[in-house]
Amino acid sequence: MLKPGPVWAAGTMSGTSLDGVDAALVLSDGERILDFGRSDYRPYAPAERDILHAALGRWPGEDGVEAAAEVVETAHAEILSGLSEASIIGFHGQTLAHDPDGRQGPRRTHQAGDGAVLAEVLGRPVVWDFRSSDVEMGGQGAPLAPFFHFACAKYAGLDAPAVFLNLGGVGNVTWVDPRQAAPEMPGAVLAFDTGPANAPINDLMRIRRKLDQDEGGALALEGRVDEAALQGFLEHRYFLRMPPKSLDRNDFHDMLARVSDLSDADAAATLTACAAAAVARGGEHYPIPPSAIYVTGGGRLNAALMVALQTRMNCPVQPIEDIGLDGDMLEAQAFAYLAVRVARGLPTSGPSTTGVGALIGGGKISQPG
Ligand SMILES: Nc1ncnc2c1ncn2[C@@H]1O[C@H](COP(=O)(O)OP(=O)(O)OP(=O)(O)O)[C@@H](O)[C@H]1O
Ligand SMILES: CC(=O)N[C@H]1[C@@H]2OC[C@@H](O2)[C@@H](O)[C@@H]1O[C@H](C)C(=O)O
Repeated sequence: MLKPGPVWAAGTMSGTSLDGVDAALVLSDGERILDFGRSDYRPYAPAERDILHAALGRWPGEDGVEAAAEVVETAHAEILSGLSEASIIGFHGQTLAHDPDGRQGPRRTHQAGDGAVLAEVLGRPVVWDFRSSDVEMGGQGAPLAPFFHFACAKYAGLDAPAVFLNLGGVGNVTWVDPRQAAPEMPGAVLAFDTGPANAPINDLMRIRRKLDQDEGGALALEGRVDEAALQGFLEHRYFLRMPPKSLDRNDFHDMLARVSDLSDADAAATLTACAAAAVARGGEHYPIPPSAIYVTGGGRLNAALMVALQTRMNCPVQPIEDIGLDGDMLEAQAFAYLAVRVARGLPTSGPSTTGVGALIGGGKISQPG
């Protein structure tokens, strides 16, 4: 059992960009954040990335999934053994497939990597498989960071509604009202995935330039947005859905086809505008206009994307560092915080975050043998 009061927890995230594993320490009692600790990053080697890429879209038991799980477990065992202060671990795993609406079969979500194996290797309790029970109970299984974002807003001393925007492979927002007492209170949070963010930009850069990303948004800044392609993108039925709603990395698989006739710079500018316009479309769902949008995830380092966002929003769009938080580690920190919540029997999602019918605590706890 976890000792009462605040404990140091380590959380990990291996995101949709498949670049590597983030791990970070958080001191929490499951409700408040008391402190943030060290963090670390362990990139996947090219051969590991290939194994993960090959398993994208696959479900447990299918070809390549076991090899992917081994890559994930090995990388996490390495990085987590260095964070020895943690008395509990929140292991997200690597999402390979996500179909909470049952579009390809049963409703389900798949994060590769076995937390029980990690608990054995590390000799510490591991909380994992955070998303499955939410999906089983009718929720989207994502996003799960919102309750953590609420705690962050309190930690940062915010006193008015604000938005946390994560720009990873996919974009997701949490609107929070820090004047509420707890994240599970009605009106405290509203969260949903906004649309594709960096994933299509990265795909374009890989195909056209053999590069991993549009560094700083430099290529997009040279190009012109193709308005017809942008409008076509905004006709996607995802934008008509009410939140909560979540996306699989492949849901917008036609993005590159939309820009296939454009120059590299115009294509980059257009995909960047699409990511920003998707965030702006999501703004229609905010219950109260936010005082600011705090941006986390790798997309905040893309100047073209930040400019495209600011031109579309009516409030300041700022990197999350402006309120003293770490935009590279926020998702890993979220799963540290959520691990403590799970261990304490507190809910991790609810109707306003994943659309699940009631507040629920997801996650399995594996103890070392
Ligand atoms: N300096 C930079 N310039 C431009 N883009 C960048 C820069 N640094 C990171 N990015 C973009 O951010 C991405 C990584 O973001 P992040 O680590 O937040 O994503 P993730 O956690 O893998 O994804 P998700 O949050 O969807 O799971 C990179 O793949 C790249 O597209
Ligand atoms: C199914 C899944 O892994 N979703 C991720 C992904 O990456 C960003 C976005 O899509 C978000 O829905 C989620 O991650 C964050 C950490 C979340 O659950 O809050």
